[in-house]
Amino acid sequence: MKIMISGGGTGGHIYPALALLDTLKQRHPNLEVLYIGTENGLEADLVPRAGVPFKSIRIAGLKRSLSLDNVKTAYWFVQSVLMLRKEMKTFRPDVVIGTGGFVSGPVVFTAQQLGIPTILHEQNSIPGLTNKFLSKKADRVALSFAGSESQFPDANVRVIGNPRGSEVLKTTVNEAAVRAEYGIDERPIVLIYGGSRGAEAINRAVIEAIPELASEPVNVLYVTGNVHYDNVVAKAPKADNVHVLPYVYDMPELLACASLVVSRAGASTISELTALGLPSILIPSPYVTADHQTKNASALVESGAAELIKEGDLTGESLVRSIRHVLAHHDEMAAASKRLGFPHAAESLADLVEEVRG
Ligand SMILES: CC(=O)N[C@H]1[C@@H](OP(=O)(O)OP(=O)(O)OC[C@H]2O[C@@H](n3ccc(=O)[nH]c3=O)[C@H](O)[C@@H]2O)O[C@H](CO)[C@@H](O)[C@@H]1O
Repeated sequence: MKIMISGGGTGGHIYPALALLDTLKQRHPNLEVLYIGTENGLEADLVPRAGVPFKSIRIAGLKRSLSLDNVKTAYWFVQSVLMLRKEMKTFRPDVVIGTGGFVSGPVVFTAQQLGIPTILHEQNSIPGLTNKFLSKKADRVALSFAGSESQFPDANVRVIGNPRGSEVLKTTVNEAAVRAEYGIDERPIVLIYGGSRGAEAINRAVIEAIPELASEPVNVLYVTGNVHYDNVVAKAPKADNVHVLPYVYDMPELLACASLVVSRAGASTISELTALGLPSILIPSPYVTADHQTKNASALVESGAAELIKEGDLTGESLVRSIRHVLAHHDEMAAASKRLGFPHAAESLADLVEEVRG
């Protein structure tokens, strides 16, 4: 089987694609894959690192307001389609899959023009522009959350969850080895990160909270995001139980050992938390389209799996208070989280690939 797949910009669009590829590879040991991304998205790092063949195109997102940049984007779109037509005629994929982010736009569009079966995976509870645009001609639209079905053509929509959730569930972890690797003792692990690219507001609050966290009975693994790391290290007070990291390539390993996660409410993160049954403190990014992270977080908050702190209310003090509160209610929150998971999402998405391949 031959698969062309595209999704990028941030980890939330890339990891679900990589998780699907893993499952397909188990089913089809001779699977051939070509991943299309951009040079400056996180995919240019993560995809080759995962051993998946990668080619880049030049494309940007459309601005929602009138802007000359949109003329440039339209030009790149046309150039990308021309290049992708050639690529697809040579590679001859059986199915083309888009996991979101603007880069997947020209890839899935070109496949639809050439009559190649296409599948979209939507991670968020409020669909992205690219997926809405592509859905009319897609053979299947796979959703991570129930609730946005009405925004897509009926017959082809399936609610299956997010493959990244099933992937973290499959990870086998030697917790003692992980603790030794990070130099941490047997106390519970609080894992803090601001999505795949880090978040300044979370970094500010954690730096403020460190003097208090230093005397809490926990280990804090705090991931700043690559671009923020040097700045955070320069400003953060030192504490023996707080370990500062720029980016974690093996997040499933850390998630499996954590007792509590503090993070943005990106869709792939939500799928990981609920697959593993982890309690969380979620600080939705207010800078995303249609405030979709607040909507992503809502089922967890309403069912008692997560506490929500609005970015405007986030301080070192509110963060420490919330960490204490969640750890005190850990077990019931963990059970509530687990009830929301889609443990078989990767298998379900792989089934859709088999279905449309014919
Ligand atoms: C600012 C922005 O546009 N955010 C969007 C982006 O988020 P973003 O990529 O930040 O968020 P997600 O939570 O969906 O995914 C992050 C992924 O990166 C992993 N990870 C994170 C940090 C790290 O050091 N190592 C690591 O592996 C996490 O485990 C997770 O699998 O895509 C998501 C999925 O469409 C959306 O819901 C978010 O709103």
